[in-house]
Amino acid sequence: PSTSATAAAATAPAPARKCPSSLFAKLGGREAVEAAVDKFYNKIVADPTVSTYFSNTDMKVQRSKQFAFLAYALGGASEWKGKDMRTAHKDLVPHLSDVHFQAVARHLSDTLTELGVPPEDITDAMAVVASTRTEVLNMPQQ
Ligand code: HEM
Repeated sequence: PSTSATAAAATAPAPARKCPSSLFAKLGGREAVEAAVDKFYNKIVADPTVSTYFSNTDMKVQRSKQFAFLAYALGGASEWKGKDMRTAHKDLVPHLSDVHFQAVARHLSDTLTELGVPPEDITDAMAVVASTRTEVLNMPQQ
């Protein structure tokens, strides 16, 4: 009986929950992603292309929101309770363009590289970031 139970478990479909195999877990989980978010915003506030957008922002709060969003987007949390990406960025002035999006994406990619994340995991994480582009830039839905 125990052997057939083992066989059944081995052939059962993977559970729907994302935790163990998620990209969030692969990147090192909470501590690693918190460290990445911290370093990422140090780059953002030092880059005049994007820093002005955050001149009235409490960056401690922003770090915590970005951590929560990334935990969700990378499969480490089941929900994100903040704003959707279209709403969060629609009123920024001047209106966001690819110049801003690429700068932010580059800072995240550089951060992950500096933290020693394997290139294939960086590629996967950047695909998740790229998937937010239409909404962040408030482009028409395809
Ligand atoms: C690359 C993908 C991006 C992601 C995933 C992202 C994610 C987020 C998240 C999770 C929030 C918080 C939303 C809330 O309050 O519930 C936010 C707010 C914000 N984002 Fe982004 N963002 C991205 C790109 C950008 C870019 C390119 C800029 C401008 C250079 C930008 C500027 C801002 C600003 C100014 C806020 C509001 C800060 C405040 O509340 O004072 N974001 N973003």
